[in-house]
Amino acid sequence: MHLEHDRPLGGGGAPAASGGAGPRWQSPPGTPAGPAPTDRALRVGVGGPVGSGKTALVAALCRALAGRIRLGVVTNDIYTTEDADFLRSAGVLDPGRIRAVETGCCPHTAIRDDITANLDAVEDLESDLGRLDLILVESGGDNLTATFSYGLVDRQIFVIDVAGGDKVPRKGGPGVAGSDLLVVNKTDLAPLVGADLAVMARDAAAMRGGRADRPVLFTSLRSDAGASDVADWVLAQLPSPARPQ
Ligand SMILES: Nc1nc2c(ncn2[C@@H]2O[C@H](COP(=O)(O)OP(=O)(O)OP(=O)(O)O)[C@@H](O)[C@H]2O)c(=O)[nH]1
Repeated sequence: MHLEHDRPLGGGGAPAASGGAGPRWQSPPGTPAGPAPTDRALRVGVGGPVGSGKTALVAALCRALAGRIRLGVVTNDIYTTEDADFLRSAGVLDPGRIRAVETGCCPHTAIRDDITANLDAVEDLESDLGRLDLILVESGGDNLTATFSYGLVDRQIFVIDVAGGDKVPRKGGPGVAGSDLLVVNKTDLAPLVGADLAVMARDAAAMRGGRADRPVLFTSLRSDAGASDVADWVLAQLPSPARPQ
């Protein structure tokens, strides 16, 4: 069993005492992502609340990147293989490049506390397919507290969406504050739910300490083109020999 709490995200795991003036989960200075590995695939976690668009993002990234780099995907669901089945039936990637983990427990447990099944899936992909450039690990849908262990992934993307209202970024949490990339998805729905994207951008930047190495991207994944900025960010994380020109 891997018990991983190796690198804290965001506020380091401890909420501040109530009543303080500042945001509870402001991004701390000085915890940059480690260097990209050169001896194995870069592992990028995609986490976030239920229904925010994680699978839609993984599908769009597969469409954008599959012809350019050697790619594999691991999905997590609690009781089914729904997300892997969706990706396979959508034809975004060779089915043999997609592995499903059925967690049987809270999604965050399988990506943060006991990462054994996910590590096994990642290692199976690499031993079956040979050298890969990138493995996307999609978490099951969870809540604002869900984050990946850096024993499992090298970078993490946290996906929220506008449908919960423009208050979500200022609610903070380790994913909003400390993920390597925050994606605010479903911008096409903003007018329908009265969400102000400028407010979301302002609050997200404040929570993340305004750090240039922790960007925020706004997407609408109604079309694949909506993920192009995220695909560019992912490519920029690869070590330079694996990065397509
Ligand atoms: N309008 C709109 N719908 C979206 C967008 N992205 C995803 N959806 C829809 O939102 C629903 C949930 O998307 P998923 O990609 O399954 O979300 P998820 O985060 O993987 O969901 P879980 O795995 O259940 O947590 C689906 O019906 C998608 O088609 C978007 O940008 N705009």
